[in-house]
Amino acid sequence: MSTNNSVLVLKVGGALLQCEMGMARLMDTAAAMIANGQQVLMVHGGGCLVDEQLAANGMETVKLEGLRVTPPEQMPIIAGALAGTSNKILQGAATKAGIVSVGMSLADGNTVSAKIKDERLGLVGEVSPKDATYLKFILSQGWMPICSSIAMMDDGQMLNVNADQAATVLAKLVGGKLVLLSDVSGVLDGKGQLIPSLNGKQIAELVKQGVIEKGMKVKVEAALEVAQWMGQAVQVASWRDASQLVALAKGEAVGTQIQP
Ligand SMILES: Nc1ncnc2c1ncn2[C@@H]1O[C@H](COP(=O)(O)OP(=O)(O)O)[C@@H](O)[C@H]1O
Ligand SMILES: CC(=O)N[C@@H](CCC(=O)OP(=O)(O)O)C(=O)O
Repeated sequence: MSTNNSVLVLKVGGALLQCEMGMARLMDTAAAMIANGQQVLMVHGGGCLVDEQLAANGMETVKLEGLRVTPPEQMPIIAGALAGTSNKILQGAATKAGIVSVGMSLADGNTVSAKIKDERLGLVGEVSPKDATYLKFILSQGWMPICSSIAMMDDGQMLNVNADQAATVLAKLVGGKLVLLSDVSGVLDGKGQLIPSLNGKQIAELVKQGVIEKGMKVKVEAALEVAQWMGQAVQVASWRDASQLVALAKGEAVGTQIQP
């Protein structure tokens, strides 16, 4: 494993796309980091946009432990919402902030390999790192890749990948530092208070108690995997909190530190 802290992998959840001010603040932060020589790779979700698009097309949303069950007939709408609308909304915000970006998906540039994760989930993908050439080229230009979580199998079948898991694999591929930004300030305890630091044992206990569930369960488990792989903490924080973004830009710890 190689650790190259010059790449920051910033994953943003879908709720950001519905908050123009949040997007502007985040992109300004990213622009300042890039101007400072920091390479930034953005990975995004768009789960709420997918929910909306499915509903508008008379289709149901079914989730199993935080992952969307993806029947083949939903795939065109899901790919359109994630690789299309969500990706381009973010690219628009990046452009406005003066960032040169490259909109892409996990299917581009031989970046990952993908297979079906679990037959019960339909066309949900599990990805593993493959080739960093394409990403490294974009980053070396001072450009920011904006990557959606749509992947493709060798036979051309599109797959829907959870965006936290997509970010995990890209962080491993580039040996980067991972920050997962959501609409909550970090992992919260049963009373809604921010937990500053968590290790694997504490995570397992909170999951067992039902305090960490759904999308947050997927997120902390993805974070833990990268923390253990890198031997350094992964941050779960909020794009909503301007002070967290300022701290992030300074390289300070924000939100919840998921410890190896
Ligand atoms: N212990 C917890 N702390 C914080 N959020 C939690 C917790 N357990 C479940 N959640 C839920 O997880 C959500 C974040 O996961 P998710 O919706 O997948 O975010 P994103 O779309 O940003 O990836 C929170 O908005 C909250 O509803
Ligand atoms: C398999 C699976 O669950 N895919 C996710 C991909 C988007 C995502 O993860 O979006 P957020 O980061 O906004 O949650 C989905 O379809 O919602």
